[in-house]
Amino acid sequence: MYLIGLTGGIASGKSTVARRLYEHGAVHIDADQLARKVVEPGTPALAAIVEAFGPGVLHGDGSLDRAKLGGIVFGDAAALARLNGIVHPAVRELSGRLIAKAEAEDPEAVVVYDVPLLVEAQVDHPFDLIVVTDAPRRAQVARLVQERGLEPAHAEARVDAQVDPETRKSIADVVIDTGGTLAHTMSQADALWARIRAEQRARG
Ligand SMILES: CC(C)(COP(=O)(O)OP(=O)(O)OC[C@H]1O[C@@H](n2cnc3c(N)ncnc32)[C@H](O)[C@@H]1O)[C@@H](O)C(=O)NCCC(=O)NCCS
Ligand SMILES: Nc1ncnc2c1ncn2[C@@H]1O[C@H](COP(=O)(O)OP(=O)(O)OP(=O)(O)O)[C@@H](O)[C@H]1O
Repeated sequence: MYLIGLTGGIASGKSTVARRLYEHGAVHIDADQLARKVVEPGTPALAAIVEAFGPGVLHGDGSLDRAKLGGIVFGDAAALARLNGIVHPAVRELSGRLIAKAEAEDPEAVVVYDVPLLVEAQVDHPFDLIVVTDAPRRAQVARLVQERGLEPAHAEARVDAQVDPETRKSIADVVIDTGGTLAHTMSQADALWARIRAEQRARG
């Protein structure tokens, strides 16, 4: 297996790069999706969230009201840390199992673990390569406002809830510049795929 840790700020283009690598043949594991799965109704993590934040964070049907919880935690560092302390261990455990499963199914698999908070959540899977997508802050905010309909202040709060780009880039083996055109992002992703394949061949 060849394990890539893919990270980057919110709306920096991680999913866009992950999708391209998937089209080339990589197995894609998405931490955001796992973070949703581990808080589905009936899970221990959801029970712990209700314990911490009260039943007001649930919809009438018992599922998590993500917008409501997001409104509480983004902008309140202590509340966010508390939420992270509940969700991150569950995501770590599930991602570890899925990576092991991918390797068992195909020892030659290229696995892309797409994890927005690789730095913040101290993810310590044994990555062969850490890839960071990097776009200017104004591009991140503009995408959140234009494409996802966030209020500008909320978009800024989400960007600010994450580690600064310099710290993120300091752990990168490869930085993909996602501040330009989509075509420029794609060609960097294609070059990355070619590099990984070459490394795999060299390893034998
Ligand atoms: C607060 C929640 C309910 C808001 O849900 P919502 O659907 O509005 O946003 P979503 O989960 O799609 O996240 C969107 C983006 O926000 C950023 N973000 C999410 N959680 C965090 C966090 N704990 N710290 C900093 N940024 C975060 C990431 O860039 C993420 O890609 C949700 O983000 C959450 O449960 N967060 C804690 C778990 C977590 O860390 N998830 C991220 C992947 S492990
Ligand atoms: N040069 C570029 N590279 C990547 N994405 C771009 C670029 N220009 C514009 N975009 C757009 O920006 C958005 C980036 O969204 P994407 O879901 O890939 O980011 P993300 O980092 O995975 O976000 P999140 O952290 O919220 O999951 C997409 O709608 C994409 O089309």
